[in-house]
Amino acid sequence: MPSKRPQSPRTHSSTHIPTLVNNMLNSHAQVPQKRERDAASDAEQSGAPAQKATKLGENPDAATNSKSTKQTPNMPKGRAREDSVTVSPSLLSLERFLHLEKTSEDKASPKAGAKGKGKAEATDDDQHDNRTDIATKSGPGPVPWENLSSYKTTGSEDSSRLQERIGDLFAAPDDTVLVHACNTQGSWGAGIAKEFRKRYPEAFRLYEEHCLLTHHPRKNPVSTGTCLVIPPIETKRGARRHWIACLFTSAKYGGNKDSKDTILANTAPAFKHLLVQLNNHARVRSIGPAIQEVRMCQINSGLFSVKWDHTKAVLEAVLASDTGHLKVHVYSLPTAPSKPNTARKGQTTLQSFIRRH
Ligand SMILES: Nc1ncnc2c1ncn2[C@@H]1O[C@H](COP(=O)(O)OP(=O)(O)OC[C@H]2O[C@H](OP(=O)(O)O)[C@H](O)[C@@H]2O)[C@@H](O)[C@H]1O
Repeated sequence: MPSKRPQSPRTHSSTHIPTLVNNMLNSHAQVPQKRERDAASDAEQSGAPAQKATKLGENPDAATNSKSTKQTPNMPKGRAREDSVTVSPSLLSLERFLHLEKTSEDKASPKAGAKGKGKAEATDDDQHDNRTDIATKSGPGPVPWENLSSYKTTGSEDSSRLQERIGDLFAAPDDTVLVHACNTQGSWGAGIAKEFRKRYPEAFRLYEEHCLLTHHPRKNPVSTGTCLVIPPIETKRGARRHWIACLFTSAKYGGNKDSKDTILANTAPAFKHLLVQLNNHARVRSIGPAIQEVRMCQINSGLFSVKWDHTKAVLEAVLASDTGHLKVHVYSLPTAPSKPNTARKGQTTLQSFIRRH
């Protein structure tokens, strides 16, 4: 039986959304930034991340040591030489970040049981305990999102860094980052996440490892408000060279998902964390070709039940405070055009359809 979720201990009283979002970003997203900096300076010192990449990718050439020039697993051969991919500093810094995150969290909590422990162990009671833990480490707490309508970004649609398109998220060219919202439990079990799992099994394996092995869903969960960026690693023939970005906007899923306010509060730092990593990649560009496009679905708006307009306002506020230049294209599937309702008062559309035929 789902446990009653505790209320988040903190609330915001301010009504100025841009300021609120900035406060959220400043208070919550600096840790990843610092980790990124540390990661960059420490990247040369550790061979572990490259080994990990080797283990995850089926192509042993995908990552060997940080000094050699290699081809990413699904990169066409000619292209590999042309781009002269130096192995993994970006992946290294990502993995290094993950390692640092784990190390700092390990200090605060008992060491996570690694292999052999997984989501099957998380009972409802465990989940309840876990949720309480997570509430204290999540984003800065609920925000009065009903005031979001008072916040409008400046600039035309064309100059906005967040642009909405109709179409399939997955029909994206190589070197596109596909962004979606995730839980921290290692599950891509429904909605668009399930589709990601089907199309990007290697990326799923990395996400799962991040949630279940590097972290532990109960004892040492992934922090909400962070983002896992997975470089193109699919080895399947014909696979697109897509990056996958997992925004951890809710600790759990289904009936135990976070409240809408908490999901929104987590979205800002998670998205900021994504931009930090992508900007860093654009600057250092040490793992293959430049990222051409960032695409996301209308995150949080399906199974997480958050109104898209609310999430969009958060994303725009984050972009407004970001110094990078990447644009984000939000793709949504076309909806079937609705026919005008010709039914008479008191008559259902089905009834009128039956009469007509
Ligand atoms: N091909 C396509 N192109 C473009 N847009 C597409 C599309 N296919 C679907 N969409 C739309 O993409 C939006 C998000 O839709 P979703 O409901 O999946 O995601 P969400 O962000 O609300 O929630 C995340 C949790 O849902 C999952 O399932 P579990 O909770 O694990 O069971 C995960 O694991 C997470 O935890 C909706 O607007 C869909 O119409």
